[in-house]
Formats: sequence, C-alpha cells, structure tokens
Amino acid sequence: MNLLDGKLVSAKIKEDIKVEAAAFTAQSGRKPHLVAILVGNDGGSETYVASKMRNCELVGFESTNIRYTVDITEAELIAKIEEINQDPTIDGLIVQLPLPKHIDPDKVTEAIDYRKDVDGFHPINLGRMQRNLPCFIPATPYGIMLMLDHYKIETAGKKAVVVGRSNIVGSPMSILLARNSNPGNCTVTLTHSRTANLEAEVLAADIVVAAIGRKNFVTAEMVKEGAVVIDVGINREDSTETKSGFKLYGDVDFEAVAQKASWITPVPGGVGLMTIVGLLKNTLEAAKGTIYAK
Ligand SMILES: NC(=O)C1=CN([C@@H]2O[C@H](COP(=O)(O)OP(=O)(O)OC[C@H]3O[C@@H](n4cnc5c(N)ncnc54)[C@H](OP(=O)(O)O)[C@@H]3O)[C@@H](O)[C@H]2O)C=CC1
Ligand SMILES: Nc1nc(=O)c2c([nH]1)NC[C@@H]1CN(c3ccc(C(=O)N[C@@H](CCC(=O)O)C(=O)O)cc3)C=[N+]21
Repeated sequence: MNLLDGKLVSAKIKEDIKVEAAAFTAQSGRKPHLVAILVGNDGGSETYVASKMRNCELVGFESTNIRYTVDITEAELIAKIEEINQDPTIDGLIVQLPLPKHIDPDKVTEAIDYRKDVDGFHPINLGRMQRNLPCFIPATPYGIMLMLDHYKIETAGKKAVVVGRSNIVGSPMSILLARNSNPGNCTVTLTHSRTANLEAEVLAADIVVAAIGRKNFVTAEMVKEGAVVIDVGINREDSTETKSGFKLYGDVDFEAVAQKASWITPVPGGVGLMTIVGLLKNTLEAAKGTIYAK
C-alpha cells in the first residue's frame, strides 16, 4: 500500500500558491480576497471555515468571515450576496453548507455571481465543467484530481466507481473522472442509495471514490486487490482520547482496505486538506481573472 498523502501534497501546492499570490499582490497592490459566509453554529462547519481562513492567511490572501445566526432570512442572505457580487475588492465568495432548513441552498448558490463562485457550485460553472470549458471546479473533486495528478496515478481506461451523488462531491467527481483530460478518461459508474448490488460495482473498480458519510462503509471485501481508494468521508465521533473532544473517521475501513489497495488516502490528512487547496487555487484564479476576465 502507498499513501496518498494530503499533508505533503497540500503543503507543496500551497507553497506555489504563496509565490503566485505574492506576484499578484505586487502587481495589483492588493491581496486575493475570499469571503466565507457561515450561518448558524454547526461544529463541523465552524472547523472547516476556520481552517479555510487560516490557510488564506498562510498563502497571503485576505479573508473575511461573515457570520449570521440561524434566524437570518433567505432574503437577507441573498441581499448580502448581491452586495458582495458588486464589490470589486472581493474575488471569491463561498456560503458554507449545510444551511438551515428555511433557506434554499439552490437559490443561494444561484445568487452568487458565477465569476466569484470559487466553490464551483453555480449551474454555469457546473455546465462549463461538463463541457470541459474553463470554470471553477468544486474544491473537493478538484483537490482529488490534483492528488491523482501529483502521484501520476494512471486513470485513462480505468474503471472508476464513485459512491455518493451529492452536488458538491460525488456528482462533479464522476464528471471529472469521465472527462477527456488527464487525469480523467475513466469509465465511470456513479452509485448511490438506490444502486442495485453496490458491493459488486465497487469490487469491479480500479479507482474507488467514497463520499457517503458513513464510517467504515467501504470494507476490504468490497475492494479489488490493487485498487486506488479515495476516502472523502468525514465522520465525527465524540472521543475522550483527543484534546478536541472528537475523532474523525472516513467512509473507508482504512486498516483493512489498506492491505488490498495500491494507493489510499487517510482521514484525516487526505482529501480534506486537498479540498482547501482546491478552494485556494480557485480564489487565486478569480483574483487573476484567468478563468473569467475582469
Ligand atoms: N473531505 C472533504 O473535503 C469533504 C468531505 N465531505 C464528507 O463526505 C461525505 C459525503 O458528503 P456529501 O457528498 O456532502 O454527502 P450527502 O449526504 O450529500 O450525500 C451522500 C450520498 O451518499 C449516498 N448514500 C447514503 N447512504 C448510502 C448507502 N447506504 N448506500 C449507497 N449510497 C448511499 C446518498 O445516496 P442518495 O443520493 O440516494 O441519498 C448520497 O448520494 C460526508 O462524510 C461529508 O462530511 C464532504 C465534502 C467535503
Ligand atoms: N460551501 C461549502 N464548501 C465546502 O467546501 C464545504 C461545505 N460547504 N460544507 C462542508 C464540506 C466539508 N469540507 C471540508 C473541508 C476541509 C476539511 C479538512 O480540512 N479536513 C482535515 C481535518 C479537519 C479537522 O481536523 O477537523 C483532514 O481531513 O485532514 C474537511 C472537510 C468542505 N465542505
């Protein structure tokens, strides 16, 4: 088994981003600027947003965190998004998910100017991605592609099975792996809770991407010898062993699956760290105007 080391790869790419950010700042007289909106006080979301902000500082971006209590209305949130859309000092905007039930995530996503949509969730970015046109690619699948690229994992002609079809991970992942690009050119099967005989599908895969949200969902019996296994899952459990008071688990039974996999990502230390890198890269592109001219 070889480890797909998110710590190592993310640190390396962040060094490159830092150099490019400095060049941007020297030329334009301002730093790339990311705004993250957080509604409510979900523990996981707090951690991720804090990490995004910290990483922005690290690479020389400006970051602003706007926080609202759960009782903010959809109209108020959208009004704020429209204000940010008009602000030329802000390059990228993300609204952390999940949102409270009374706010429609689709409406919020579509309210964001697609040229500032560094999460890549806007239908314009999604459509452009599907067409292989320049666009913002959702951070998690983007990070996974960067990881596959870094380790020069052969993907062309391979059978990839993605488990989970969410808008933010599984669905865009399946599009990227199937695209005519490198990494890419996989034969992709996208599976979900209504898939018949999911175990057999996963067992046939050369590349497995697990994005379900259930601890130990992918077991050693489900994985082919020599498969590449990408674990997106972040499952938090209370624990007295750690000082944070919780422990993270992926969707893959790491210890057992590592015995069979040729390559595997750990949790923590894998895809999560690459997600941050995907977001930073998108924010830099937004500032430079390389995808959508300013
Ligand atoms: N590391 C990172 O950077 C990130 C990690 N995550 C983590 O990844 C995991 C998935 O997140 P996300 O994609 O947002 O999750 P969602 O809850 O939006 O989607 C889960 C998907 O898994 C499918 N699923 C659920 N149960 C089963 C089952 N028993 N058999 C087959 N399929 C099943 C669902 O199927 P159906 O559509 O039929 O309901 C759905 O498509 C979570 O643990 C999340 O915390 C998420 C984003 C980034
Ligand atoms: N609009 C929006 N955009 C997102 O990108 C988004 C979102 N909403 N909602 C939730 C998911 C989840 N997500 C993660 C980001 C970083 C780590 C991460 O850094 N993980 C570290 C450890 C984190 C820790 O220690 O808690 C790791 O896996 O090593 C994980 C998960 C982004 N998401």
